[in-house]
Amino acid sequence: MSTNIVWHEHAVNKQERAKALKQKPAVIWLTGLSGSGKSTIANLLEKKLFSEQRKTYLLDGDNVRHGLCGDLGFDDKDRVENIRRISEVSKLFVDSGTVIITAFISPFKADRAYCRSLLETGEFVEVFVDTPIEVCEQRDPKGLYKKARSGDISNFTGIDSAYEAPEAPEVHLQYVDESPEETAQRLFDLLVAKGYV
Ligand SMILES: Nc1ncnc2c1ncn2[C@@H]1O[C@H](COP(=O)(O)OS(=O)(=O)O)[C@@H](OP(=O)(O)O)[C@H]1O
Ligand SMILES: Nc1ncnc2c1ncn2[C@@H]1O[C@H](COP(=O)(O)OP(=O)(O)O)[C@@H](O)[C@H]1O
Repeated sequence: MSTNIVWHEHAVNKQERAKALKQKPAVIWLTGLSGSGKSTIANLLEKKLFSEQRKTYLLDGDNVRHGLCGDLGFDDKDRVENIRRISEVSKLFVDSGTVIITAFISPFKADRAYCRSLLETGEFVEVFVDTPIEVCEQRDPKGLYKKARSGDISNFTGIDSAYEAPEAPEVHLQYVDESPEETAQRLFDLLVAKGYV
């Protein structure tokens, strides 16, 4: 890091922004295998939070990889960089007073811990979307498991790239054979009951 970069304290701070928005800012960090339901649940959760007048934003792996992280692939080094960038962006959103939902595989414990380390206690809510790979592969909404099994894709999470499951997530979203709406409602209720939103 260059020593010629100086931090500027700003006139308006996070607490003032949060007060003006009448909410506690937080990162609701969904992690899980491809096809586990992160994007679907995140989208429905945001819709519900927004309907309850929360000021929200949603960052999703596929979308961010069209822009901010369009230069990154899926080897371990690029996945680390992807989550490093999202961690820093998430911190900016929390500093703006926003409730930000992130839906990234984010397979490595160290990277999720890095995001947690940037935030204050209670601002990082790790949600483990614990859908078994058998269910993810059966769903295969983008046909990626089929391509990974046939060798058309390499470094695919759960097949030939690691996924390190969270050991103590704030919310362990166990798999239930139910609709996406029911899963999203279950997550919303858990977040409210635990005081995170
Ligand atoms: N090799 C490989 N491994 C895993 N996923 C792959 C791969 N290639 C493409 N995709 C698609 O990219 C989405 C995962 O991007 P993420 O940014 O969430 O991944 S990571 O957090 O950097 O590991 C992931 O989206 P989701 O299925 O919504 O998780 C895939 O659709
Ligand atoms: N209870 C559920 N929660 C989330 N997704 C579900 C559920 N039941 C079925 N699905 C389906 O599983 C797929 C999950 O895909 P997606 O949300 O893209 O997962 P991810 O973002 O983790 O890759 C979607 O086709 C969704 O309709």
